[in-house]
Amino acid sequence: MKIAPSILSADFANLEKEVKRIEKAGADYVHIDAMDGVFVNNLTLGPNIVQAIRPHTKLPLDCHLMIQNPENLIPAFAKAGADIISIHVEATNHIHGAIQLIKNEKIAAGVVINPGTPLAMIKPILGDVDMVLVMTVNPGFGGQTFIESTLSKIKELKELRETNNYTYKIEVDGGISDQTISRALEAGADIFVAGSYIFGATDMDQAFKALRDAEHV
Ligand SMILES: O=C(CO)[C@@H](O)[C@H](O)COP(=O)(O)O
Ligand SMILES: [Fe+2]
Repeated sequence: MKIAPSILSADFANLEKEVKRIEKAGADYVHIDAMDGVFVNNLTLGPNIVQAIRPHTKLPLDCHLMIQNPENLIPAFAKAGADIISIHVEATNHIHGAIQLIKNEKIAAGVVINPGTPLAMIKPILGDVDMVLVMTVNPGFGGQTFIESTLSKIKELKELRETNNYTYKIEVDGGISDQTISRALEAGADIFVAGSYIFGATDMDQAFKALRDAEHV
C-alpha cells in the first residue's frame, strides 16, 4: 500500500519541517489539498505553496484540486512542481478536456469523485486517467468521519479496472485511520491519504506502522 499524508493537517508555519518529517516516517507521496473557497467552503494551498515545498522533498507531490473550473490553474500547478494533479468531476463541465490539459503537462492525471456522485459520471474517462481518487468524506476539511457507503464505489472501480485492462490507481481520501483503512484496502484501494490521523499522532512512526499493519492481517 502507498500512504499519502495530507499536509492540510500539518503545521503551516513549518511546512519544510513537516514535509521532511513525513518523508522520514515513510510517506510515499505528499498530498496537497488546494481549496478555492468556491467549490468547497475552505481556502487553502495554491501553486506558490507547491513551489515552496518542491525543493525540500524527493517525494511525488500529489495535488488534489478542490477548485471550480480547474482548467485555469492546471498550468500553474504543473509549473510549480506537481507530479499528479487530480480534479473533481463535479467542478467542470468538460472533464475529458480538463484531463487532457493535465496530460499535456506530461504529469499524471487523476479524477476525483465525491461521496454523493454516481460512478457513472466518470465511466467514460476511466481509460484516460492515471488515478481515480474516491472521496470517503465530503471535501473541504480534515478530521471528518469516513463514509462507509463509498466502499461499493472502490470495489466497482477495481472490477472495472480488471475487466477493461485500465491502469489507474485507486486513491481514497478522508477519515482514514487505523480503524478504517482495512475496509478501504479490502475494497481495493491502492493509495491512502491520511491527514489528521498522521499529523495528530503523538508518535508519527507508530501511526504509519498502524496503517501499514492493515496489509498484514
Ligand atoms: O481532501 C481532503 C479534505 O477535503 C483531505 O485530503 C483531508 O485533508 C483528509 O483529512 P483526514 O480526513 O485524513 O483528516
Ligand atoms: Fe485531499
